[in-house]
Amino acid sequence: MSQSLVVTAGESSGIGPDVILKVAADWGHAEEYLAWSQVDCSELRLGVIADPDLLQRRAEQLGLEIALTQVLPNESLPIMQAGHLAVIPVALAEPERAGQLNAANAAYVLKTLEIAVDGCLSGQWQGMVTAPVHKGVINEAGVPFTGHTEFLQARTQTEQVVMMLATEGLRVALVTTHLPLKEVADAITPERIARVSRVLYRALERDFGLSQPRILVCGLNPHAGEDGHLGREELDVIIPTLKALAQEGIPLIGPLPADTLFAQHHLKNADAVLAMYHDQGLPVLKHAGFGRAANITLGMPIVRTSVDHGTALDLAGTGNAHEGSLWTALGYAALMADARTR
Ligand SMILES: NC(=O)c1ccc[n+]([C@@H]2O[C@H](COP(=O)([O-])OP(=O)(O)OC[C@H]3O[C@@H](n4cnc5c(N)ncnc54)[C@H](O)[C@@H]3O)[C@@H](O)[C@H]2O)c1
Ligand SMILES: N[C@H](C(=O)O)[C@H](O)COP(=O)(O)O
Repeated sequence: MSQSLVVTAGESSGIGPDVILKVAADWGHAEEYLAWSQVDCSELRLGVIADPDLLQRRAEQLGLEIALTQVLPNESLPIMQAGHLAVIPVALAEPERAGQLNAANAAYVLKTLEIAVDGCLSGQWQGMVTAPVHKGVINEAGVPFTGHTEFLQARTQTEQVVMMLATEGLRVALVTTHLPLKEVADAITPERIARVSRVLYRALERDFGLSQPRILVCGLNPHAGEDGHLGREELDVIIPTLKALAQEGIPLIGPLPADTLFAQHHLKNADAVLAMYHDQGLPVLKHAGFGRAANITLGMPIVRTSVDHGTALDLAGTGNAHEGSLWTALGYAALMADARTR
């Protein structure tokens, strides 16, 4: 079946528009870049939710010739072709300047996300791919915002979503996401670990076609607590929860000391790692595959993937932003959309 995917262009002063335009310019190589995902690129329908004037200005800045066609949300998206881009238009409040944040445009960024979620929920599109937003500037505009993951959870009314980043040979999911470090230990509850583990296990089966996925679980404390001498969360919370999960048919492996869990002899037998917090898991993943990884929100009724990088304001409009992660995110979105419609 031919899939329709939408890409949100993210923070207007960041590199989201740049990487989208670069992918459009290079679409002639899509089959090569997406070969790993087995996506049929000749059938893929793609649209970008953004201000068309912003894309036009950034294309000129980058010296790219991209023909932009406006499409309304209820119209079908064209099959993607090199040098062309279908745009579902949303107007900026003020013209952007590459590299310079402007809180006046925060509502625009959120509007692009709302349109994407609603179109995916209605079945108009089979998945959404997000370019990076700037969490800080959205908060400065007066809207509490910790990330796409939490925003999408609320908008889709999903009880538990899971952030998982994936690159070749490694998938890392998180028990907690965008939390200050000092709040992490209290958030590692049996209920949260159990909910996240169930979502992760089922998503690996449903969206990635893995039967009985093997998931390694990190401890929270150094050396997984050293039998309680370096913290008790493993003994009091994590181990009993993993035992209960095994009883319900979700066997996970751990908790293992996070420093050595990521050694190859462990990873070669694993389908995914479950880390307790953001900077326990993601630095390893980004070290292994920054620029070739995607961020995937599991557990929602819609497919959502994202680039693995942020707004990189220093690179916006320079032509130096690498678009590799957007290719990866597109590949995962198409692959998951396929798995769900098969
Ligand atoms: N998916 C998302 O929406 C997302 C993801 C990560 C960070 N962010 C947000 O982005 C903002 C900036 O975050 P940050 O500075 O921690 O991370 P960043 O990814 O924007 O930048 C980190 C470093 O990587 C470089 N870099 C990033 N993307 C690149 C690319 N495509 N090609 C080449 N180099 C690249 C940057 O120049 C910088 O040196 C923050 O507000 C953060 O919350 C958003
Ligand atoms: N934690 C993500 C990362 O480091 O790549 C990033 O902040 C984006 O998260 P959202 O998809 O929730 O915006």
